[in-house]
Amino acid sequence: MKPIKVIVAGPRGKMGSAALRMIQQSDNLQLVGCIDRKFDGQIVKDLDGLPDFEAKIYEDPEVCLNEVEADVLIDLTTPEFGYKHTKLALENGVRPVVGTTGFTKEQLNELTEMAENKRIGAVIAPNFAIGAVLMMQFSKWAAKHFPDVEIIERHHDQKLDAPSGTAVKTAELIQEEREAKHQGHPDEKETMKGARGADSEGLKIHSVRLPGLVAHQEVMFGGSGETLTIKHDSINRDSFMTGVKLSVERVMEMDILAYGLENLLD
Ligand SMILES: NC(=O)c1ccc[n+]([C@@H]2O[C@H](COP(=O)([O-])OP(=O)(O)OC[C@H]3O[C@@H](n4cnc5c(N)ncnc54)[C@H](O)[C@@H]3O)[C@@H](O)[C@H]2O)c1
Ligand SMILES: O=C(O)C1=N[C@H](C(=O)O)CCC1
Repeated sequence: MKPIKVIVAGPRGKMGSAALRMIQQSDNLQLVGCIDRKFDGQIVKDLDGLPDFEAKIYEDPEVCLNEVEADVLIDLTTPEFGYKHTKLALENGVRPVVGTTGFTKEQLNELTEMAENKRIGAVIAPNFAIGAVLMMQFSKWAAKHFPDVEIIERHHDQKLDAPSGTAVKTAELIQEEREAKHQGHPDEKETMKGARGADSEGLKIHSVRLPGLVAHQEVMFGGSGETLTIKHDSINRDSFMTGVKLSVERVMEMDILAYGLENLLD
C-alpha cells in the first residue's frame, strides 16, 4: 500500500508538533511538506524540537501546494489562516483535515459547498478526541429529556477563539433536539456584563481560560429535583491524535466535507 502523503500546516504548534510525532509513528503516513509562518526553505529535522523529517517548510501555502504532491493537508493553525489553507487545499485537489477552530457558520457553509462541487473529501472536526465526541453525542441524547442545559468549557489561556469549537458544536447538536428556550428567570438582569455567559438560542455557554488547563467541557442539565453533568477532559494533546489519524485515513475515501468526527465513527 502506498503511504498517504501529508502536508502539516502549523508544525511548531502544540497540536502540529503532536501531529508530526503521530505521523512519525504511523507506517501508512508520509510527511511531504509543512506550512509555517517562519523558516521558509528549511528542513523540518533542522528545527529544534521537531522530529527527524526531510520534508521542506514553506511560508507561502500556494507555493507549497503547487510544488508538493500531497493527498491530505492537516491544518492546525489559527482561525484566519486555517480557513485560507482549507480553501486553497480544496482548490488544489488536496483533502483538508482541519482541527483549527473558530470558523464562522458562513465559512463552514462555503467550504462544505466547495467540497461538494469538487467532489473532494474534507474533515473539519472541532474536537478529535474520541471521548469528546461521545460527550457531545451523549449531550444530544440527554437534551431530549432535559431541555435546560448550560455548557462550561475550560481551556488553556493561549486559546484564540471563545467559545470553543467543541462548545459551539455541542450547542448545535443539542439544538437539533430542543426548541430555543430562554433559561433562568424571565426577569433576570445581568448586573455585570457577561455574567450569564454567551447565548446560543437561550443555551448559555461559559468559557474559562487559565494556565494549566488543556481542554475540558462540562454539559450540565437540570430537571425536576435532579441534575446531570456530562464531562470530558483532554489531559494532553495525544488525546486528539487517534482522531486526526482516523480522519486522514477516512478522508481518502470521501467525496464530501464532514463537520465533526462523529460522522466518521460507527
Ligand atoms: N480539533 C481539535 O481536536 C483541536 C484540539 C486542539 C486544538 N485545536 C485547534 O487547533 C488550532 C491550533 O492549536 P494549538 O494549540 O496547536 O495552537 P498553537 O498556538 O500552539 O499553534 C498554532 C501554530 O500555527 C502556526 N501558524 C500561525 N499562523 C500561521 C500561518 N499563517 N501559516 C502557518 N502556520 C501558522 C503558529 O506558528 C503556531 O505554531 C487552534 O485553532 C485550536 O483551537 C483543535
Ligand atoms: O486547545 C484548543 O484550542 C482546543 N480547541 C478545540 C475547541 O475549540 O473546541 C478542541 C480542544 C482543544
